[in-house]
Amino acid sequence: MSDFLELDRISLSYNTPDGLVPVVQSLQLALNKGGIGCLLGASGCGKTTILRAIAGFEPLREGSISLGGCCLSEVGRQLAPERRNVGMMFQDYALFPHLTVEKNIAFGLRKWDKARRTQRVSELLALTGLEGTERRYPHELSGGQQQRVALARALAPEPDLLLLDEPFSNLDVDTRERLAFEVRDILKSTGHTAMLVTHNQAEAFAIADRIGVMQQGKIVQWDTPHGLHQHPVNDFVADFIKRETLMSLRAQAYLRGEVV
Ligand SMILES: Nc1ncnc2c1ncn2[C@@H]1O[C@H](COP(=O)(O)OP(=O)(O)OP(=O)(O)O)[C@@H](O)[C@H]1O
Repeated sequence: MSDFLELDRISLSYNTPDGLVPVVQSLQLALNKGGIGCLLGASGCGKTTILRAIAGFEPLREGSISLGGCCLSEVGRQLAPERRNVGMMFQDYALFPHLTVEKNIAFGLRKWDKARRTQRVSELLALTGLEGTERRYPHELSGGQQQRVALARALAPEPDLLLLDEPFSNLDVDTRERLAFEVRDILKSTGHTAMLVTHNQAEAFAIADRIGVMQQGKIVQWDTPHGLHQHPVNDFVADFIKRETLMSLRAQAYLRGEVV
């Protein structure tokens, strides 16, 4: 299968009062259509900056980003965020508090005709297990349910790519692990391509097909969970991957028949 999302030697910097500060250096990765990728690394290593560049909010200093063979960003030229067909989901869900669940989900479908919109919202309520909550407001839902509404809203307009920035970090540990598996199931059932960032390896291993372990703006290893676990390229990756956490999550995934 050919690569769908390609980051080709991208470099990113921020303009600060002290001058140009490099954040990401010559980073390269590729993800197949329908694949779930994850950038895993400590706070400040540049994960969110990369997601923002894919979404079109940060200009590239070097390299290019393409999706489905179309160039989204290159030096000096970038497609506007709203023309990328890229969906985003954030850690705080960013739900509209004054809108019901169904209106939150339908938010990106305002240009669709009413019958199609109603049909799409019903599909997403079923997909995310939210039937029965459509008339509730976000504050009347659990954290896990709010996270599912955010996922349904992000998937509603059929994005070519879904970006998830620390989507589970506001949830307690048990809910976080369960939902990571659930989100994987949902994305696999719809065939969406997704890129997640997290500093939590349990989450990364629960959800991703490919994980990039990051260190100071670079990917040290971009590999399958199995590859990272069995063949870490250096001590940094080996230390980063906490085997006990990994083993328990992998065991659960094996039991569910989800991970090879
Ligand atoms: N707008 C900005 N201006 C200047 N520096 C910034 C800006 N945004 C982020 N940075 C810096 O860039 C670096 C990378 O930040 P980024 O948010 O991408 O990291 P991260 O890996 O996502 O961290 P976290 O896990 O804490 O969210 C950090 O040193 C951060 O302080």
